[in-house]
Amino acid sequence: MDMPYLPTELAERRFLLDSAWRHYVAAPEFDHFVEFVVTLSSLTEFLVAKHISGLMQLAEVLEQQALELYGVPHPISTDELSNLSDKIASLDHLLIQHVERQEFTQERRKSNNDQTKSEWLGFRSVWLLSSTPSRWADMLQQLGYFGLAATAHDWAKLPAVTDEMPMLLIDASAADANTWRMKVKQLRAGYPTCRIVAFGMKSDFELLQVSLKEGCEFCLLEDTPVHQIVSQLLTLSEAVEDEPYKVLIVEDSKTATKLTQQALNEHQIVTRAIAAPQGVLSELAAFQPDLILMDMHMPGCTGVEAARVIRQHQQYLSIPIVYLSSETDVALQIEALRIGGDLFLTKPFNPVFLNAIVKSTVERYRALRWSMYRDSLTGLHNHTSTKVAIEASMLQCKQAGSPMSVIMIDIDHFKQVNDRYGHPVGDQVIRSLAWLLRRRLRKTDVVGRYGGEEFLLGLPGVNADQAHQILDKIRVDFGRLQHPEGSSFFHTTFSGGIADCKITDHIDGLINAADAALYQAKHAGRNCLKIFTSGI
Ligand SMILES: Nc1nc2c(ncn2[C@@H]2O[C@H](COP(=O)(O)OP(=O)(O)OP(=O)(O)O)[C@@H](O)[C@H]2O)c(=O)[nH]1
Repeated sequence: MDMPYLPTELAERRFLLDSAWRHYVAAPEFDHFVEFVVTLSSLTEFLVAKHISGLMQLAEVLEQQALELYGVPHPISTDELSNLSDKIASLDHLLIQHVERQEFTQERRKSNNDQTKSEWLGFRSVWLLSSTPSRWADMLQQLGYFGLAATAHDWAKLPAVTDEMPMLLIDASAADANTWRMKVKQLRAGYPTCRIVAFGMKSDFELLQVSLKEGCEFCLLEDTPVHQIVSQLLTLSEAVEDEPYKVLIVEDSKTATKLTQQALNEHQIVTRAIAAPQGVLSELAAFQPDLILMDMHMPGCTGVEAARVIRQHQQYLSIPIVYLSSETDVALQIEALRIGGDLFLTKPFNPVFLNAIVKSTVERYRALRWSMYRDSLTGLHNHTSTKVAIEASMLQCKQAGSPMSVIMIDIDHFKQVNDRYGHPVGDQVIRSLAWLLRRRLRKTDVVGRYGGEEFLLGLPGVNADQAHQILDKIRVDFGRLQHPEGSSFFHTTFSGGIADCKITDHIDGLINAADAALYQAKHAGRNCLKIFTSGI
């Protein structure tokens, strides 16, 4: 469901855009222009979803320009036509280059028998551009430690990108607005498809505005600690595997549902639809959407009534609900607003507008959820959200009749790590285990920080013996990791307890079982895994 993209997918979208534009140029009618805008918007969404930031910015600018021509008479003027044609041609050229580079990278990884996830297409090298690179030696070392090849470069002597595209990390400390603008602009022009992140940035409105406008994907402010910069980059490096947006459609009309699904699916938004609002609670639990699109009028229940029922559940208090209403629904709209309703979309809706509303609302919701449900040190699920995510996964496995395992992991003798090397080094060890678990487990696995140096995992589709095999490899590799400490390094290990979900349906019972097995593993000398058996 959340597969990263293949170069062919992008190539196909490029082809569709090119065809849609040719179609409009050959027969410049409004309907063909709408087709072109929808194709362009879909391409932009794709670039956004896959974090292809330079191209994404170009496509966004083009999309804006095209949307402005929505209301004018068609055909558009010859000036506008040739201006758009030029922009499309240069975007097309860059898209072709990008696809070729991705294909090359993929082939090379295949022929090198690369052991990392074959579909992984995020950046693996980081170029630091700073006038004081020695200040950041530590940061580069840490990035390297997490498997990212990080090297310092001179602004004036940047190498050409050969195969894999680096992420450009640019130091904004001591930058004055004008020089900085030029530097960012030049960099963006020279590396149109690379991701650019600035750090050391003053909290200055103009400087931030200029940086974002000229091509930085985002800016880290000057007081951001190194470990946070590192974890931001680590997060970014795997961002191509972000979960797609999920929308639940509650709508009784089959035609309306089909149209909505079509519009959203074209933009990589995953949808699920139900015709009767009475089934919404079980769908919410199983599907875990980011947003609900709710029809106003349905048999036996209005959209507002259904929303009220949903809001009685703590876990769904913040999920955005967008109502699909008609112009005449004023009374219902006011009622919806009174219960803290979210947004209204008036039917018939423009597909580009629907997609933009859904996307921006989900983004805001995800950002809010991130801070509520994530652990700030590791970026993993926090205590509460780990349990919620595992419970949701258990429900899905139960419905599908597939196995699942829950695992509790605890770093061995962690108190000694803190006592010997200090708390910040201890934190770094926690982060490295978090990172390793995230890199090595599947996207569908739940990885959470349950407490201080304790992690709770949920592995759907995997029984206890299989979980043992998977985790044991990670255990061995974790023991081999070198944790930097001054000019030297040290090793540490973890123990784990595994509980098979077949023993009970209750999350607390499973956690207790995994905990009991963990206790056994500690008792058996640590650095090992034990499976819960009723004898424990
Ligand atoms: N650096 C750091 N330490 C933490 C954090 N949370 C908890 N700790 C420390 O983790 C240590 C846990 O120690 P214990 O539970 O006694 O166990 P242990 O030393 O890991 O030994 P065993 O689990 O028996 O192998 C305590 O010293 C806590 O202070 C954190 O976020 N960062």
